[in-house]
Order: sequence, then structure tokens, then C-alpha cells
Amino acid sequence: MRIAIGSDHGGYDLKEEIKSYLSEKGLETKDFGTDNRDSCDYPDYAIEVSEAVAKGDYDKGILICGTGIGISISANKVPGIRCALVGDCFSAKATRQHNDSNVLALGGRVLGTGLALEIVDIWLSTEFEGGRHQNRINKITEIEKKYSK
Ligand SMILES: O=C(CO)[C@H](O)[C@H](O)COP(=O)(O)O
Repeated sequence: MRIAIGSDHGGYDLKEEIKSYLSEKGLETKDFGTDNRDSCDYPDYAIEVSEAVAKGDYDKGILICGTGIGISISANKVPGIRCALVGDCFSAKATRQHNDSNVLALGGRVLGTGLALEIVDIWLSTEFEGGRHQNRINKITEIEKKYSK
């Protein structure tokens, strides 16, 4: 699985933890930055990761800012991206099964590392269920098309 990852300064530490964790599990990530704790702007990283996923260069993306909110709002502006801000294990599973989310957003200042890694594990390993949920995804795509003219 090809995974793109990015964060602002508020998510930098958690991004590094997630990269090491996934690497230990044999999963490589492409890091789109940021590369240090200096203040920066989360939309810059959201667009890099989201465009790479939307183009199909990566299967999934993981984005982290302080709360996960700004970076998820930004990611969801990119057509084809369904970014889910997740803070619990139930939602990590449900957003893959029901929403087919292709980008996961996390709050680096909100979550402890243990919970964040569990969320990442669940999110990466859960399949989309399709069926009635596909109809709803299609409707999301229709909304996107309506506003992209
Ligand atoms: O969570 C965030 C956006 O939703 C950002 O990480 C946060 O706003 C950055 O704040 P600051 O510039 O004060 O470090």
C-alpha cells in the first residue's frame, strides 16, 4: 500500500511517530513535510498529500495538524478526497466501511500516541463495504461536480 503523509508544525511529532510505526510494520510512507517544528500553514501540506492521493499516486493519505480540523477542511476541498477527522477507534472503522475515506486526519495536540497509532492501524486495515454506502458516495461526488463548474 502506498501511503502519503503530511503535517503542519502542530502535527509534526505525531507524524514522525506514525512514520516510524508504519516503517516497523513494513509499510513505507512518502513524507510531504513539514520537516521540523517551525510554524507553517497546514493547507500547504493538505493540498500536497490530497492531490497525490486524488491523482492515484498513493492509495491513502494521512494528515496531521494540531486539532486535525484545519487540515481536514483543506483536504476536503480537493475533488475526489474524502478526508475523515478521527479521534476514536469506532469512527476509524466506520469511516472506512461507510465513507470509503481516502485521507485520515488526526489532531497531534489532541490524541495520545497510543490511541493515534491504533486509529491508524484500524483505518488502514478496514475495507469499504460498498452497497448502500456506495450510493451515498456517489451523491457526494455529485455535490462535488455541481460546485466544480
Ligand atoms: O490545529 C491546527 C489547525 O486546525 C493548527 O495546527 C493550529 O491552528 C496551529 O496553531 P499555532 O499556529 O498557534 O501553532
